[in-house]
Amino acid sequence: MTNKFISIEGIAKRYPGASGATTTIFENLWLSMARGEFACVIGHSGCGKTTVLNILAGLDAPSEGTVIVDGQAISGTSLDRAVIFQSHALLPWRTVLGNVAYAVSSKWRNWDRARVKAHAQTFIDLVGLTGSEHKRPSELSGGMKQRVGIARALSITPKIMLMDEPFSALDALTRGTLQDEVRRICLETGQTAFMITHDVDEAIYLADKIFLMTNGPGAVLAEVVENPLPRDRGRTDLHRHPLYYALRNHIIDFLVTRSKTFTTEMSDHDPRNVPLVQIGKPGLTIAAGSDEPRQTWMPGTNPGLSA
Ligand SMILES: Nc1ncnc2c1ncn2[C@@H]1O[C@H](COP(=O)(O)OP(=O)(O)OP(=O)(O)O)[C@@H](O)[C@H]1O
Repeated sequence: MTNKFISIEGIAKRYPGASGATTTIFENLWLSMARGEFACVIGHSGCGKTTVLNILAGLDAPSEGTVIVDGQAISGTSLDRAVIFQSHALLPWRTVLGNVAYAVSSKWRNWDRARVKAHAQTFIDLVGLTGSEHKRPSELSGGMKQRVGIARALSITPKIMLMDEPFSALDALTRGTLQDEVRRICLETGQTAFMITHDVDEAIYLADKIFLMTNGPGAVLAEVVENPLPRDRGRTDLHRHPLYYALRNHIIDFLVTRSKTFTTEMSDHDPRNVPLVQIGKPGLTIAAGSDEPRQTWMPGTNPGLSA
């Protein structure tokens, strides 16, 4: 039996470069997620995070490889996979209600207006925009616009939420509030979420798993870091967890140093058996081609860090 809900299988992305050369952004990338899991992807600018997300969304096609979702190879976009962008992407001529209702009626084409409206209203309430239904995007703050984007994505009850730095343009207070909401909603609804972020603390707060990518071009998925913090973690006491600093240091160390040197130092890196780092436990690799992690040595890292 497989518990892989999302399975990225050997994808590559290449672009034609100058004078007939080809630029390989990444190749032979394998990655999987279980249903209901929340994963964050971290890596430096240009390593291909958005490209991976766009391929998962069906907005872009890989040069090689396949993406399997719920047992089926994807082809093109689907209302089962909703995307939340950094830049809201709202319809400016529609109200809050109109933007959300448009998505709802795209999914359930035979619903009457009252049913569409009631369904849209549920999600507007969920993201705390009750009372702003009739405002247009130009009348909303950045945080409110982002809430509309979240309500719109959730309203179509997608199987997967794909988020590309959804909070990076927001002030710290709004970002915190929306992180809390997204986390609560994902836990309550059992959403599977794939989020790109540059914010290590955001990843630690939200993710069950953190995918670490090396620098591009020729980026690789270097490690899958399991979050040792309990699922019912609270924002204010994250740092009190005995493994918090070990986890944070591991990610920062990767970003500052190992993301640049990983591919040369790790000549035996197997993209189908990417190391699974369990902070506080011995090293494992997770085989992208199977479901069972394998015990192995973790060169160059300190996954066995204890409290
Ligand atoms: N249409 C294109 N033609 C050529 N190169 C492209 C094209 N689209 C993206 N790239 C290149 O692919 C690489 C990966 O881009 P991508 O946006 O996926 O990176 P990213 O990791 O999400 O970066 P950031 O964190 O800055 O958003 C970049 O070097 C980018 O220049």
